[in-house]
Amino acid sequence: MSLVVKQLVAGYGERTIIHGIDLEVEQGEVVAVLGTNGVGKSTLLRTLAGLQPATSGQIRFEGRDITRTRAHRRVQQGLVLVPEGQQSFPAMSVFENLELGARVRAKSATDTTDRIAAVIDLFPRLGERRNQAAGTLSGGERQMLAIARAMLTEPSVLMLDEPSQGLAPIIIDQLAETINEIARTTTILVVEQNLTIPSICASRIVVIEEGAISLGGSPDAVLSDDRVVHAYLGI
Ligand SMILES: Nc1ncnc2c1ncn2[C@@H]1O[C@H](COP(=O)(O)OP(=O)(O)OP(=O)(O)O)[C@@H](O)[C@H]1O
Repeated sequence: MSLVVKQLVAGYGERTIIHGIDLEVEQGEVVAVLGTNGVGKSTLLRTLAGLQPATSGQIRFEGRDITRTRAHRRVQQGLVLVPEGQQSFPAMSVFENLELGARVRAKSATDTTDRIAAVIDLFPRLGERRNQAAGTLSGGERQMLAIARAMLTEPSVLMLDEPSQGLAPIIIDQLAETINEIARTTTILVVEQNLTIPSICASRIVVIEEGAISLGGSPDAVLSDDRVVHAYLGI
């Protein structure tokens, strides 16, 4: 099992947002966590990434208890988050942003140049834009750059926080294809409030409501559940 989350509780000050989540992600799976605005999806991923502390519960990654492991160590161990909002260094070129991403895992067996070449294969558009300032990329290209930078750290589990946010439907479809390509080698945990990526990419979907998992199963089962149809398609 790649990632095992047991009775995870997390929040801000007195306010508990995640109320005892149990979640297991097996190697090779693409697990989508579906939830509407403000249910705690980002809080869950940020807690798994170590960017905020767990109040209680346990996070195990590849057999190790990482509940109290610092964020940068989790990245070095292969648990990597692409946060919401596609952050990159706007004044630096696409290539310079990729070089910075590659340095995070300095002790990688693969040479920086080879790793950059491999991600450019995955995202050819970034190769075409290599000298362009990251701040001038389109929303879809910025999301690709953020994912490409994460891939340079050679994650074994890649966590994506609402990658489709703010993107046009056709770009979301392209992104979904890229996620499927990445999933051939990398385990993925993706949170979304939009059904497109979960329906195209997920091997399993769990639904989070008010900081707890309310439903889970195969994409066919979850996406045809009346509660999901009602909450996400409004019918
Ligand atoms: N730094 C913070 N301090 C206090 N409260 C916060 C903080 N970050 C988020 N919250 C609150 O925690 C709740 C869950 O937020 P979170 O961002 O995890 O939800 P989400 O499911 O990712 O939402 P969205 O889909 O809108 O991004 C919200 O009510 C939010 O206002």
